[in-house]
Amino acid sequence: MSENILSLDGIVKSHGRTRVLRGITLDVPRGQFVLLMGGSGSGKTTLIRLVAGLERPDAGCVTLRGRRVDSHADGIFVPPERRGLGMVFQDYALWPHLTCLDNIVTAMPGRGRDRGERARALLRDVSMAGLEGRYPAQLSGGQQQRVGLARALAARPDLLLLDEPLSGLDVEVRGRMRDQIRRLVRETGCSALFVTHDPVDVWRLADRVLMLEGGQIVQDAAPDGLYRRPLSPRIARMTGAEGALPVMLRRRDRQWGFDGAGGFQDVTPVGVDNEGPACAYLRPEGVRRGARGHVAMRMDMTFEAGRWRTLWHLPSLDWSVHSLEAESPPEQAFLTFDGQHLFAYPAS
Ligand SMILES: Nc1ncnc2c1ncn2[C@@H]1O[C@H](COP(=O)(O)OP(=O)(O)OP(=O)(O)O)[C@@H](O)[C@H]1O
Repeated sequence: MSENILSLDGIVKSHGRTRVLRGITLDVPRGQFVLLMGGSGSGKTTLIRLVAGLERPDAGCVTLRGRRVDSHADGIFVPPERRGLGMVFQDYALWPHLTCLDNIVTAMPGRGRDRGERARALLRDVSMAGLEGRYPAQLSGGQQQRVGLARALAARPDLLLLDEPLSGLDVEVRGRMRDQIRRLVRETGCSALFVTHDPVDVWRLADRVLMLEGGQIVQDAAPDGLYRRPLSPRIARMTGAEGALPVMLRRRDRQWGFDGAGGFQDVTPVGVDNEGPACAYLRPEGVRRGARGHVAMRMDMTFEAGRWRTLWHLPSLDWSVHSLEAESPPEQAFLTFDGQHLFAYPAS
């Protein structure tokens, strides 16, 4: 069933003279985990606040579960508390006069006797067992965030809005929370709209990633699609590519590439229509050592998760690239590039 939990249609929003969102249209089906990413100031928080009803668009329409909740044209506005959403925002504070447990119990709908037990189970899920009786002021920032997540889930929402809920947590807790969020969202069958800057979230959380740039969604793809064909240099960098190498692109037969010391180097062109100047970005996993190719000097190497991440300088291209090596590499080598990991964008 392709029922949409959320639909945005032509959302436009300015803050003062800054045009933040320039016509956002999208559908989120039930049960989908959607990441909202983009540079600082690209409008991620603004968009999620519009869905929550904490801000209003200048134009366009917000629809939840098939019902319009914000439309200037029709004079409709449903306030945040009547939208049935779970929210985990950085500034969405807990009730200071209630214990952890009561913060969660009060968020639960109905009056069932089992509310206390369900609240305890939720606190266990976010690794807060034993701290049920504490007040928010007696908790660290990360612990408060975890209670905030449990509270958001307590209402059994079918759409969860999360604005950087893992930022500020130490790496270990962040990893654990990430897994718990994914599991809890899966188990409850709700959809999630999750704002983040962290590329790790793409691989560990997302069914789908929306990339905001210049007030628009420049890419809307599953994580593997984002990896195979990043539609902008920023997205290429987010998926591990490094740049930018200025190249003169040309077409040979049906293949795009550029001429270098090692011969014709094929690339994956993105948004390129004509031969001429372009900018290339390369991922370490596309760098190979061999018997021929670009002469490269080893500049540095670090041991990372079982491999040597090695920095090379290539005098013929006046470019430095990283490779991933199973064994400690020699000081000098020949390198070739796999065109599937080498993306060329129009020179800006
Ligand atoms: N209440 C406001 N008044 C004026 N300008 C605002 C307001 N809220 C946001 N802005 C501006 O709107 C733009 C988008 O802000 P927003 O917080 O949505 O971006 P973001 O993508 O979430 O950024 P970050 O990743 O840094 O949190 C920024 O230029 C910001 O300065």
